[in-house]
Amino acid sequence: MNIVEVKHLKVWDTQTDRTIIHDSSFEVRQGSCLAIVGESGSGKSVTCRALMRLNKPNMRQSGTMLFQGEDLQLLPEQEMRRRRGRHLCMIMQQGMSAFDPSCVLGVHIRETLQTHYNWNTRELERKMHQAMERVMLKNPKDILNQYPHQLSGGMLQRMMIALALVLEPELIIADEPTTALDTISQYEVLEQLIQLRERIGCSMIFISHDLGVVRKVADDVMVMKDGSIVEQGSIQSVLQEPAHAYTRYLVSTRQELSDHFKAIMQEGS
Ligand SMILES: Nc1ncnc2c1ncn2[C@@H]1O[C@H](COP(=O)(O)OP(=O)(O)OP(=O)(O)O)[C@@H](O)[C@H]1O
Repeated sequence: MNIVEVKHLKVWDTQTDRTIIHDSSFEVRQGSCLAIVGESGSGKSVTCRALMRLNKPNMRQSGTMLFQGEDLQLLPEQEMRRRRGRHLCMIMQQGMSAFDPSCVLGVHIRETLQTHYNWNTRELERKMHQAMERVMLKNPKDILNQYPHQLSGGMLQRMMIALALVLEPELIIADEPTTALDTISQYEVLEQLIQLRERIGCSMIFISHDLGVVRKVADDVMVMKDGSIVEQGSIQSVLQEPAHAYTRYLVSTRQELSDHFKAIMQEGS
């Protein structure tokens, strides 16, 4: 069964009349992780934001976007707002853009949770503290009293993951969740995301440039180039026998990096 079925998605910029996503169709199987890879500007984020209906007002979109059998494209905005967060949750590329800069994190999080659940303040705080401790954010009380700019990129990423743990959405979209982080934090955030998926059993769309990361987290992959999907299928089939020249290029660059790394390790030993 598919949790997401996108058919003939087209996204265009009404200011320039430029088509950004030409005609995309893809699925996410229930409980699985679909990775979207492709060079910068190929349309990965615009595709995901289209699914959340969060592209900027100058962008328009058409096509069918079934989520649990319901066409999100047809929902009134108020209904869509109820689905965001509670059912579909996006972990943004930049943690700073996910939180309201004008208030401390605790206020933003309380408002978000109260939109979806009837928990009282004590219950809500208990759940949030528990989730923050799970993602290794110590002293939750202090952190919730801080403004977003007072926390590092890694901490904000963890805050988004903690919020997702409490919201328990059926689908998480993680847009390059590790690019803004150093290598150690990248590894930790990745582990947290894998655990999050195991804990709440959600489906996932994972955007990444890094084929090594994709191999670790995803079941299926789709490759984008210039606003079109050039190839899609299971991780094994696409990465082992890439059919499209662009995918072969991505796989070979990854292989060169890995060979280079192995050579350095051997020199050092
Ligand atoms: N608000 C917008 N208005 C007009 N064009 C936009 C807007 N947002 C994105 N685009 C354009 O859409 C195209 C696809 O952008 P998108 O951010 O989806 O790429 P991406 O594959 O996610 O790249 P990256 O890996 O760098 O995040 C780009 O050419 C970008 O300039």
